[in-house]
Amino acid sequence: MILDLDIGNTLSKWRLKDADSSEIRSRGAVWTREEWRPGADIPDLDVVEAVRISSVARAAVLNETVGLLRRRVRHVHVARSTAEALGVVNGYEEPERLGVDRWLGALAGYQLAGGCCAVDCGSAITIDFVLPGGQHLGGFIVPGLRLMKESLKLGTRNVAIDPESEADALLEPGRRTVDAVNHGIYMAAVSAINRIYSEVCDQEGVALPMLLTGGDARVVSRGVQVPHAVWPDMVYGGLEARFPLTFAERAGKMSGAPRVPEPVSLEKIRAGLAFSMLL
Ligand SMILES: Nc1ncnc2c1ncn2[C@@H]1O[C@H](COP(=O)(O)OP(=O)(O)O)[C@@H](O)[C@H]1O
Ligand SMILES: CC(C)(COP(=O)(O)O)[C@@H](O)C(=O)NCCC(=O)O
Ligand SMILES: [K+]
Repeated sequence: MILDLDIGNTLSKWRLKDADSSEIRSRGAVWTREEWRPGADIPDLDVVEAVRISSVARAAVLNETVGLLRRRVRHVHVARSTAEALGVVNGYEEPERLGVDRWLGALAGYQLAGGCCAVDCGSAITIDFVLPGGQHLGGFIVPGLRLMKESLKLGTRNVAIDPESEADALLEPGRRTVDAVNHGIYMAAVSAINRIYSEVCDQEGVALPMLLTGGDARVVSRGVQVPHAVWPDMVYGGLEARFPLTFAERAGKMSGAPRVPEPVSLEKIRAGLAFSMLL
């Protein structure tokens, strides 16, 4: 079995993948907190022959996790942001400073779609761009839905945006604090994504397919006008591409990869941008 770990600022996600059949056997998530103990929170390490890790948590959390795993598992692969990998050139001035979850998302997106816009809606919402030739441009970082809500300190923290709610309903002015907050931060997030996408496609002269991942991807997806696909396992896809272990992975397959969305034409993106500037 292969254990894949995606340690984010809020949640530490894991999944167990069968090395022979490439099937995902189980998955789960635990809060990323100081006393996180992988041995206690994740399933039976005895069946695990390899671990692949993406972590943006504090270095101490990663070091402790890796130390613990190395004692139990033969192969432990820790992903790092590098200047270049799998045909993608990191756009950061200091490539190693790019969050490794963003880097893995960009690698997975590029492997699947070629040039792409990779959006990760987690603790932060990150929007990264890779051009068709593999140049990563860098990206944008916005607070995620939960962080935006917490920053307002209006006692709405534990009322999440209903993932089933219609995006249209979220566009109406709220008539209670909790609705005003939820509708406000939702608009902030989706308008930023829509606008940033259009601006960068316009600047670069290319319409890119958009891929969405992260804990809030499903709810954000409802408000994103640009054609896009939701890919919950996108960061794991980057781990598969970076450290291929199974037959399918060596052939370039990433589990759960969606169909590549067909972007609208550049003319249409530019027309939308021009229209929004008239208002
Ligand atoms: N069951 C859940 N538990 C915690 N957060 C959730 C849950 N469902 C959705 N979320 C949202 O997902 C975000 C965490 O997404 P995730 O992609 O795991 O973030 P990170 O990678 O930063 O840890 C939270 O900030 C919250 O807005
Ligand atoms: C931007 C992030 C905080 C997003 O983390 P997440 O929301 O996935 O927990 C993370 O990718 C990170 O710590 N990045 C380092 C800074 C940077 O990418 O520029
Ligand atoms: K994120």
